[in-house]
Amino acid sequence: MPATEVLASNGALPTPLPLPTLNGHNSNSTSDRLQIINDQKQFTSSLNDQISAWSLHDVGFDYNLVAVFGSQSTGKSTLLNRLFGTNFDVMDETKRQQTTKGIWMCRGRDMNVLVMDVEGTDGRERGEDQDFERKSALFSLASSEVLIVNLWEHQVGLYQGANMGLLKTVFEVNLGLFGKKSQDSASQRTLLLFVIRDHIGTTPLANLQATLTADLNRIWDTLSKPAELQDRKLTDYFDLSFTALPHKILAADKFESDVRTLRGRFTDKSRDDFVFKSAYHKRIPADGVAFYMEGIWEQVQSNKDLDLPTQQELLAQFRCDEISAGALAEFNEQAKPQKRPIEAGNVAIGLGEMMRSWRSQALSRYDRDASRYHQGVYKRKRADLTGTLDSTLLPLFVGQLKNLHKVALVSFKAEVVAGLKVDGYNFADVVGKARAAAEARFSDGAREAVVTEGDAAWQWEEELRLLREEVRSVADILRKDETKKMINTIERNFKKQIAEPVDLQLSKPSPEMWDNVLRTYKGSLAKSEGSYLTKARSFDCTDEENDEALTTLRQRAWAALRAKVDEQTVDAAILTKLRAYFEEQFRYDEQGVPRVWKPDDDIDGAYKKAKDATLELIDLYAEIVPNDSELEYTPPEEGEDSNVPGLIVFSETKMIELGARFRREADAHYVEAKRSTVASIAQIPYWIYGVLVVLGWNEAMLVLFNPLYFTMLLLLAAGAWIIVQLNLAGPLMHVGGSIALEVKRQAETRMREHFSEPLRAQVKAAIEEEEENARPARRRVPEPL
Ligand SMILES: Nc1nc2c(ncn2[C@@H]2O[C@H](COP(=O)(O)OP(=O)(O)OP(=O)(O)O)[C@@H](O)[C@H]2O)c(=O)[nH]1
Repeated sequence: MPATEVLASNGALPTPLPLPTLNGHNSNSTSDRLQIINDQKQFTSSLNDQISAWSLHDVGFDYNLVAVFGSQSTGKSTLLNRLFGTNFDVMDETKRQQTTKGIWMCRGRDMNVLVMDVEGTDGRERGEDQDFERKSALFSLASSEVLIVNLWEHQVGLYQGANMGLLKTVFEVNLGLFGKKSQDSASQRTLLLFVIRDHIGTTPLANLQATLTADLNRIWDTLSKPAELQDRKLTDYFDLSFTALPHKILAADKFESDVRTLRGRFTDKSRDDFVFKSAYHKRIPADGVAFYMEGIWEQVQSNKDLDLPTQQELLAQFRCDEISAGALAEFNEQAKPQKRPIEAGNVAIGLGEMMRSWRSQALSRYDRDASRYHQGVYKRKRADLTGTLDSTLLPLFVGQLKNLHKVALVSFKAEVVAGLKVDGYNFADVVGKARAAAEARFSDGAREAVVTEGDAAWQWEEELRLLREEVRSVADILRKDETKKMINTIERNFKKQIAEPVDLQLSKPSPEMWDNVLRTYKGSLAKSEGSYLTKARSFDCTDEENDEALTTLRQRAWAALRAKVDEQTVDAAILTKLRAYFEEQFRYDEQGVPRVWKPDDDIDGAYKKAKDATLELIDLYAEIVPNDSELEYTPPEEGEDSNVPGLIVFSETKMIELGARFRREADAHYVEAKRSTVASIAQIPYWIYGVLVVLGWNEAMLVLFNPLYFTMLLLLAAGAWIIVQLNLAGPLMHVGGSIALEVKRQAETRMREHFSEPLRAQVKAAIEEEEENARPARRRVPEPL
């Protein structure tokens, strides 16, 4: 009879079940059935998908597994369909042939129960078939929580008929396998629910129960048990429960009502006799059931020990790996986009929070699905997963640290540079603040990015140490620049301070000239050093740096003084000074009045004196030597990059050259002086005019007493009178004056030439003699001027 018909006719369930399709699948996925082991003893590959289709994949432990065991055609499928609303094939009464082949599975209707309909045993000794019987029975017993043992009433008490031989084998293998691994038999308890069919009632259930229990115990006693399990009882592993159902056809109503009552034991958790007690649960999460059962079947098939704990571990390994891989894939998807920017040197904002979130998501996803599996495996795999997650995150963390380091250093530099632009800044303050900000920025970022905790917490202190070192070296460079700048400023001020006093001293040569110059120099230098040290304190400079800076400062100060001195003593300048000094000595008298040389003046003496005094100036200028030995100064040693001149201003050669040049100029003055005396000598003496009157007396008388000359004289007088009358006297006088002057000049020139010839020879001789004697007398302090 078809399943639908059976159900419809018996009305065991309120609504008719859908008709199964030919290939065993149905449009309503929850009522689909699946042959999990076929005639060829192959385990299906679709069980996992089917469990998903039954919407049981994610229910975790919230499901139960029940199987049926019994002879062929004892109404097993009929019973299962009644109890669970399944649609297993039921034998067509008219044909009376075996219907269930292999093992089928169905989801219980409106309940999270996986129901297995197992091919019936035929109770006969048959080589091949017995193998499948044993295997399928072992498989059912090992995998299900509740095994329904279905038998006719009349089979009770029969050894073969009640499959007692088969049960014995199954128990034996079970004991050997469970007992070996699991001392805690409670975790592997199974309920054997005996359903006695076609119970007429003449033999009460209690008697049947006693017979069956006695039979089972007898079987148990005769089992060949492992040595260490000799004293184990049947009840240590199995709970036994018994129920009877009346004849399905002869007492149809009673049958249906009793089946409904029995169904209550599978559905009503509140009942004491609820069959799916948690003690029977195999603790395999629903999403692992397919794999687990396949493993059991493989072991049954290959006749390996039915090592359930190992099976559970294997399953756990497989599933935990799978779950872990899923979690890891999702995690990698999340982490991937951050990788490139970090590698490119960017600081990822909130990286730590992101990483912690990806990590905890992955772990909670793993925990959610994997924690139901074997705890040892679950924990081991969790540690592996955590390791993998952390090793993926660590490079991001390390990259983040590097980037934070870089950013902190850049911001440090920028902050210091900005701080140094503010007027009146204090270098140490600016650097200190920027350093603190950079370190805080780094530390905050690094702390945020740490994902792990406790002893395994990622370390960033080493990177902070590196950052500190770099900040220090940058600060050192900046400080050196700053020191240089400061020294430059001090040098400028120093130059300004010494410029005027030194110019003044050098332009008025005196024996104390260098004393004054050095006094000014030393005073200004001391001031400059003082101002450096004051500022350097705010720079946190080391003593070594201070020494170095002061050395530089001294070198520069000296160089500045020397530059000033050199400027004042270049050829043109020094010659001007010498000339001025000489002129002052030679051309002006003690009152500063210009001298007019008279022939009897001692020009030679004055010339020599002035010249010698001036030449002594060359000695004075030639070396920076103070009179007061306390003011003596040793110029700083030459620096690597500077060429510090010493105290010598003029070399010997230079002095000779200057002396020679000066002498030439002085000689010109001498000649000039001599000439001016000749000019006064060349004046026409007044007595000459008297001589002329005396010598010209006769010629004048001749004019007066000659009528012709007299007439001409009168004419001249008349002409003169007319000129006076006409006011022409002025212009005529002017013209006449000019002519007279020209005549006078001509006459004078002639006369001067006449008188000066012997004097010129005398001057020339004097110059030659002078040059002959010219030798510079070195290092002589000139006479006080
Ligand atoms: N006498 C009697 N017949 C029943 C009972 N339940 C079912 N049947 C009939 O027994 C026959 C076999 O029923 P199935 O449910 O197919 O039996 P089965 O044990 O599943 O058969 P296989 O799967 O072939 O081993 C059918 O014709 C049913 O109508 C019952 O309680 N008493």
